[in-house]
Amino acid sequence: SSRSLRNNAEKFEFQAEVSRLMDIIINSLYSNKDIFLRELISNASDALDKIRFLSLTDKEVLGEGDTSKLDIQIKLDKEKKILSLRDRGIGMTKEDLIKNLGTIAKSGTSAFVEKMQSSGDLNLIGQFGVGFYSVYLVADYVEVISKHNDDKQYVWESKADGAFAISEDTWNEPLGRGTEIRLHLRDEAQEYLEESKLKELVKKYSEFINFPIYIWASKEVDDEVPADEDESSD
Ligand SMILES: COC(=O)c1c(O)cc(O)c(Cl)c1CCC(=O)Nc1cc(O)c(OC)cc1O
Repeated sequence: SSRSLRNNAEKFEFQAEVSRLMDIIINSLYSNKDIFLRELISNASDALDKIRFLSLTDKEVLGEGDTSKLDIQIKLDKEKKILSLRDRGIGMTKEDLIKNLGTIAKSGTSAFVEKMQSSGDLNLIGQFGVGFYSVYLVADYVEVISKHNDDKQYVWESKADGAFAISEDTWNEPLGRGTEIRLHLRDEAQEYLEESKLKELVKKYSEFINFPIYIWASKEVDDEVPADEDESSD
C-alpha cells in the first residue's frame, strides 16, 4: 500500500532472521493463504489462555466489564479493505512488541526457516512462534494494537520492508486489554472480506479453540443520497 509509516513513530529494524522469513513468506508461491487466519486465531487463543491462567490466582488482572469477557472478535471492513482480529488476551507491552514481533527468539528457528524455504511448505509456520508473519501472505500493511496491564496502549506497524515502527496509541479506541491485528489486505486477497468465506474458515480453524469467536461485517454502505437531493418519490 502507498502508506508510509507514521512519521512521529519510533522506527526499528527487524532482526535479520525475521526479515528473511518475511521475504520467504511474501515471495513464496505457497497457495494456501488461509493459514494466516489459523495462526491469528491460535495466537489470540494462547494470549487468552495466558490471562485466564493469571486470573485464577489474581482476579484483578481481568479488570471489570468488557475486559473480563475473554473472546475473539473478527471485523470485516469492505470499504477500508481491512480485516481485523481482536482478542482480550494478556496483550503486549512496548518491549513485548519489539521482542515478540521484531525478533525470533527460539533456537532452531533458522534451520526451520531454511527447511520451509526449500520445501516451500508454509503449513508448519506455526511452530517456533512465528505464525504471526503469515499475515503477509494476504496483507501488505499490518498494524498490531496492543494493551497489557503493565503498560500503555501502543501501535506496531510494518509493510514487511525490513522496518517496523511503534507509537504510543493516542488515536484508536482503547482496547482495555489485549491485542488487535489490523490487516490491510492486498488487492488479490479481498475474498477475506467475505462473511461466508470467514465463517467457513473460522469453523474449520476453531475446532479446538476454547473461546467464542464473533464475526462482524461492516454494513454495505448503499449510495448516500446527496443531502440536497429530494428523497421523496414523485
Ligand atoms: C501475547 O500475545 C499477543 O498479545 C498476541 C495476540 O494476542 C494475538 C496475535 O495475533 C499475536 Cl501475533 C500476539 C503476539 C504473539 C507472539 O508473537 N508471541 C510471542 C512471540 C515470541 O517470539 C516470544 O518469544 C519469547 C514470545 C511470545 O509470546
